[in-house]
Amino acid sequence: MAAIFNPSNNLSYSNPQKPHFHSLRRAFPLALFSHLEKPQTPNQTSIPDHKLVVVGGSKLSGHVDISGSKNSALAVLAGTLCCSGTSKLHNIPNLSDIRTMVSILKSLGARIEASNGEMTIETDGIRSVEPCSDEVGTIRGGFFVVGPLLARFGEAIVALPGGCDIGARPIDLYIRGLRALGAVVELKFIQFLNARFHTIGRSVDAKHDNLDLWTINTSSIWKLIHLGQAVLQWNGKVHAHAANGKGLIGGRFHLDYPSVGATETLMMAACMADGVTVLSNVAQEPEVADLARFLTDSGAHVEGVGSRKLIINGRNWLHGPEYTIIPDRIEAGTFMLAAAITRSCISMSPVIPCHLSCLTDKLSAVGCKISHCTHDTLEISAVPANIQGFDVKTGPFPWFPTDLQPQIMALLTTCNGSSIVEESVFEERMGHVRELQKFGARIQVCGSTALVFGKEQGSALYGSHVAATDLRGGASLVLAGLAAEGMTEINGISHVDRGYENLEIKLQFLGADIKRLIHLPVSYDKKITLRAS
Ligand SMILES: CC(=O)N[C@H]1[C@@H](OP(=O)(O)OP(=O)(O)OC[C@H]2O[C@@H](n3ccc(=O)[nH]c3=O)[C@H](O)[C@@H]2O)O[C@H](CO)[C@@H](O)[C@@H]1O
Ligand SMILES: C=C(OP(=O)(O)O)C(=O)O
Repeated sequence: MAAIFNPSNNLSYSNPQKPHFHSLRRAFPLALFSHLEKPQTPNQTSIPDHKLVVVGGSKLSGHVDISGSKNSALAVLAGTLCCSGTSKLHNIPNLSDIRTMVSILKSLGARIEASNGEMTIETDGIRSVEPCSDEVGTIRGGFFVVGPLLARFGEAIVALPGGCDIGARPIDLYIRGLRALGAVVELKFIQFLNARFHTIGRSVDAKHDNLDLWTINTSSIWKLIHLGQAVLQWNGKVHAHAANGKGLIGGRFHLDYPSVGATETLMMAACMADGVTVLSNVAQEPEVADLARFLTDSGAHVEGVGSRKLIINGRNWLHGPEYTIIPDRIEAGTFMLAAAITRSCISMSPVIPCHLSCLTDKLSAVGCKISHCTHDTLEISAVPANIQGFDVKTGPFPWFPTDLQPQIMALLTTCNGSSIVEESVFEERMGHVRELQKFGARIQVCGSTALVFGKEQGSALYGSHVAATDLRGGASLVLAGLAAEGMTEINGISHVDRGYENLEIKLQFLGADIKRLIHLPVSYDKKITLRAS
């Protein structure tokens, strides 16, 4: 399959018209909805990959411990680059994304020690402003280091980020925001063109290095690509330096969209810029506030935390503090939905209840009882067998979190009546639908909106062989497996391991019949055998 590259994809902010589905169930026949056609993406780290085997039907009960927030920890780890001395962090979750972030910081020269959720990070020995590209390219949070590196060292060279494959995920706001703080930022591509056949009169070298895609005008290359005879691959890197040759300067920047990562990156940069920075239309997610508190504890001056406007008085010196990461609201929400989908009663801690209001309001409205046993312990009792379906539209905090959309969709397949799930944050976060359909779920997708049919309309979950294609999509398959009749095998668990610490162990503890199997692909088996012989 040819990859057709549009250089504008990575820089332009796209805000396509989202379809409106008011009264959709009644107004449109089913035939108007199309299924997703997006091919499954391969596992990020698939050798060896693990699979989970779940036998559905068990009720859950008991208490589950919630880990530290993945997204907070990633941002705070990037934030330690702003700090001289040693930062001591508590409640760091043991996740593959965090291990990747640690490798990124180590590739810059940071000294890191970790054990049992505690981490010390010492950044005085940083000797590079270019983190390992392979690692940055696998997670979204790795790109956040561009802000602190630029602010502290006046220069940064950072590869384009990875993360879940859930849409375009451009970086235009980061780039424009850093420019507003006095940085010169360029996106450079090391480009590879792999032409497999040379049948249209002019051959193209199998590999071009350092080709500038912004000036490329080689029609034969594009023809090859369109004909499916060439594959264009590119490795993009952001090269940034302070325009005045010294450091960043305070400025004003309005984010067109309240991007979490762009807000965090610009906040870190502004904390060390010379003068005052005003960032407006910023993200209000709890993880952004957590990073702001970490920076404040390091000596930064950030006003407006939790609001749409941040006023940051830059300091040229921050010192590593001791800091505890907030609990992961997405993990807590996933366990609440695990209780709901199995019609069970469980408790969990620590949680910050106001971070979960949107989910608890929805679940309470359909008859689940949610109570706060203590200030940080929440109990959910989802015993009514018949939960009525409801509609969900994702949005930036305080709206419903996109990171719980796949999981709540799994629940809705087991409810009465039909429900509409509208994804408004990411353009292509419906990859789980095709897998949920393999359980027998009846879901129709049109663009970023899904119409989910409940039990009364023939939706019933039966154990199946499925594959996670992204982190939260993978979690939704685990939930469906818990509720399905019979056995489910979920492949692609490396996606889930990016964001859930010991998921199956925590579920086993609650009474679920779930186990992990290490799946060795044939080629891997062979390598082992060869080495052994
Ligand atoms: C590591 C991390 O913290 N990941 C979280 C972070 O991702 P991330 O920070 O990538 O998410 P953003 O808030 O930036 O993305 C939201 C929307 O903004 C768009 N956008 C973003 C940046 C930009 O420069 N231009 C632009 O148009 C994106 O395409 C997307 O449509 O917030 C998301 C939204 O809550 C969560 O789902 C992710 O779990
Ligand atoms: C989308 C997510 O993560 P990331 O931004 O790291 O891809 C997520 O945590 O659901």
